[in-house]
Amino acid sequence: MTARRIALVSIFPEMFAALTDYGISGRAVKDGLLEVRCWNPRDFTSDRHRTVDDRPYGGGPGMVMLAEPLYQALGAARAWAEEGGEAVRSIYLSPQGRQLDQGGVEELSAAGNLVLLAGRYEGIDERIVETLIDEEWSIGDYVLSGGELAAMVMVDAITRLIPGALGHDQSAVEDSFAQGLLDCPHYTRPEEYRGRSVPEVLLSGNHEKIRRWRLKQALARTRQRRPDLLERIELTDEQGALLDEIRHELES
Ligand SMILES: Nc1nonc1C(=O)NCc1ccc(Cl)cc1
Repeated sequence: MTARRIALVSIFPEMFAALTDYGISGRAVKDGLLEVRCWNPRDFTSDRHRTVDDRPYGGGPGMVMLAEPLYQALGAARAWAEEGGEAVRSIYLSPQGRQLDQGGVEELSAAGNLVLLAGRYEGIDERIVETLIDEEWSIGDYVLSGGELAAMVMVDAITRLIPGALGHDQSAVEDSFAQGLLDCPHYTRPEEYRGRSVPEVLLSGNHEKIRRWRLKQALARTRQRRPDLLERIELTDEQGALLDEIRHELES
């Protein structure tokens, strides 16, 4: 299986060590499942000060990223991502983009290689978005100081879906979220901690009972905290029955 390539364009390439040097994504890189490489627009400037920004036409605060360094950096990044004839999608991270959720992560995980553009300053020259960016994505309705953290959130979530990236014992973590539900509570040793004990069922060794308990907990939490998520999913018969139990218990 050829490694998934994700190219990044950013003036702070060192930030991406958080992806390549740690955790699941670090392991995926080490195992050759994922290749991550960054192109810095500063390396594509021709002036002494390696200028990547300039003042905005129309006035106003802050600076705008110049088109030419971005054009060249994006070109180099795309060439790498396209090597071997792979399909490539170029993405610009910004609050103006499509909001990322697990469904979007699954879509992007099934797409080809990616080029992610992480901007800084007040924005990038719009002519780059119009000509070189395929899709604009947002990780949420808040304003960050740059696109790097958003790009890393996207890459982390995508990497978890690469076959082999999660050890076999971790894929279970995806269960409830894969079902569109919030996660159930988790416990580990000691059995008694500062006077609080672990739910008996989890000590029972009865795996079917444990599975149902966890599913019921996930449903109860989702109903309580994110009823909107319940609207979106097609409930299985078992989930429907457990939700009925939850409603009855809340009435009594
Ligand atoms: N929310 C978000 N989801 O994705 N990205 C964001 C975000 O706030 N980016 C900040 C940002 C984006 C582009 C530029 Cl040029 C400068 C700053």
